[in-house]
Amino acid sequence: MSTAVGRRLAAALRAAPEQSALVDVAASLRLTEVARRFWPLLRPLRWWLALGVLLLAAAPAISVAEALLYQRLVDDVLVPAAFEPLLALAMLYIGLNLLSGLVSGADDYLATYVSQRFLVDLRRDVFSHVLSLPAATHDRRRLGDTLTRLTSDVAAVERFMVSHVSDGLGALVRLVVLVAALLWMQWQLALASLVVGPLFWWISTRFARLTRDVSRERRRRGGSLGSVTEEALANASLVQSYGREDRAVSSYDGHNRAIAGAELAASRIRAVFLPLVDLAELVGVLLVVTLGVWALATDKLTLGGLLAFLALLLQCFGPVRTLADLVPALYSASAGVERVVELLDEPAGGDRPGATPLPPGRGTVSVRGVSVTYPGARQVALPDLSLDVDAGEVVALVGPSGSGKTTVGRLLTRQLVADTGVVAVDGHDVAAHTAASVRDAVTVVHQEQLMMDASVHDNLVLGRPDATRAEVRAAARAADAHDFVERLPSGYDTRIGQRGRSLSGGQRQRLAIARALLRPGRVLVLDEPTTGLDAAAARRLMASLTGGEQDRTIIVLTHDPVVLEHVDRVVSLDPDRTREQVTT
Ligand SMILES: Nc1ncnc2c1ncn2[C@@H]1O[C@H](COP(=O)(O)OP(=O)(O)OP(=O)(O)O)[C@@H](O)[C@H]1O
Repeated sequence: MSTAVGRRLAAALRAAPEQSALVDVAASLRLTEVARRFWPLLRPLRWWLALGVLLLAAAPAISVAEALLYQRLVDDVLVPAAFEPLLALAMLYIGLNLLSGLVSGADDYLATYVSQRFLVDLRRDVFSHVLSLPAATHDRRRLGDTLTRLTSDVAAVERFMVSHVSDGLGALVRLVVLVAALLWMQWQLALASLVVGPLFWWISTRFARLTRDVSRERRRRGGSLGSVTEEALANASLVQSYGREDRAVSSYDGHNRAIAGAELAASRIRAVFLPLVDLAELVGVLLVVTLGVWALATDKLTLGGLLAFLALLLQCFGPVRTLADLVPALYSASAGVERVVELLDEPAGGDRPGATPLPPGRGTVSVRGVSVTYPGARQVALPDLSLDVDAGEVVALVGPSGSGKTTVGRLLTRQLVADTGVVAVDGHDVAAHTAASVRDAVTVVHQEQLMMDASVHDNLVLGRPDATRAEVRAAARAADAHDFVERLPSGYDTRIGQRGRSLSGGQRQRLAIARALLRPGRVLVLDEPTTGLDAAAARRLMASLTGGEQDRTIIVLTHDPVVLEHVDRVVSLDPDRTREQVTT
């Protein structure tokens, strides 16, 4: 083949490049690295795998017995046209058939059992890892792409570690048994037919890398499609009100076309690959038929023996194909595996080794020389903050947009760890204690009113599932939410839709505060608590939150002057203004 033709063929076998908004390519990994990485999940299932391989060995043994029966059928029944041995042979055939059905059923069930258990464990591990990622990582990653990694790419890990490996092992065992039988039947003929083996191998390794490139592209485009879809649907009203439907559809369409392009490229690869494999098979069969004539002529085989030999030989091609396809299949799955590994390699915001629960206390907060820069950001998000809040004090943290108020909330709940300085609750550095215990002590009401698609009641008890109905109502009253909840069609049992969209912003806000009040924490951080409320409602809410009975420390991150009327102290994050001022 000339190099120009070779280049053109190579280009035809690649997926089409182009398009913006693509997710990054995950780093490539060696197959052995991948295997080592996921082996711990497969280890507990290794005996089931071994049993599967035993069953796989039984299947070709049955095939050999069937071929021998076939030989008897030709030589003892068909050639002499004799009826007598037929009944016994037929009974044996039926028996073998039943046994074969039993073995393949058991093998199929076992394979599904192992792969599903592996998948369940893997999905749980990846999902819990994603949930443990720090807030800044979630901000940076594209949700749709992460979802694709959690679903189809995780399935690729299963194929790589279980399905392909057990298929490959099965094929190998089958091939060994069949080849041993062929050698036993007529060794010269068997050796001649083995010549095509290396040909199969050569063809498959040639195509393995092409398959991987196309699979990588396919998976990357799948991730990009997921993020474009998620972004457009999550922001459907923005897309509609700004007339961006055509743009969104065209971007969606572009990624879809690219997926189709990758599928077509894979199909072109198969179109070249499979006929070559067929050709190799044909060469093997023709070789055996030619030599078979010689074996018949020299009485080395009977006609029944030759036919049985050919029947077994044809059965060898299945496992040989599986083995030849194994390397391309592993490469193809590894494209998905790389994307899962990249996700798993994101550092989790877990606890330090030896972290202990935060000891009990009354709720003092101390921030000492803390500064934060988000990963990849050019600017410092929070430069050198120091702040002391007494137990039970109500402090407002004010500052212009982007001055770091939300970042302070993230630091206090350990969703973020400071680059320098110490954040302490009741004198204990939060970084040295478990995140769960810090979050039990410090409750945050986020600026984006985050709601689940569940009833009002279920949303309120999210942080304290054992709360009684009376406690739920008391918290709702304190957050000025009870009256509007009572007016909803099913009161506290009303479902509020995805992200609570069937409620107004101000209603969601009050529910978010009620939910936080139900938590037993000693420090409450409210990020812009009066968003969406009119001045009267904001006053009512603040009066209720800071009124006589409350004994928590409250830190309010806000712009709202109404809030400032209700706090003990105001601390400014604006470097150009006085740092601190006492209001009461
Ligand atoms: N995940 C992130 N990655 C990079 N930079 C971030 C991230 N989150 C926030 N920032 C930056 O950190 C700075 C502080 O952000 P923060 O959200 O804490 O401000 P804020 O005072 O709460 O603002 P606002 O009043 O508008 O809510 C901003 O400059 C912002 O651009």
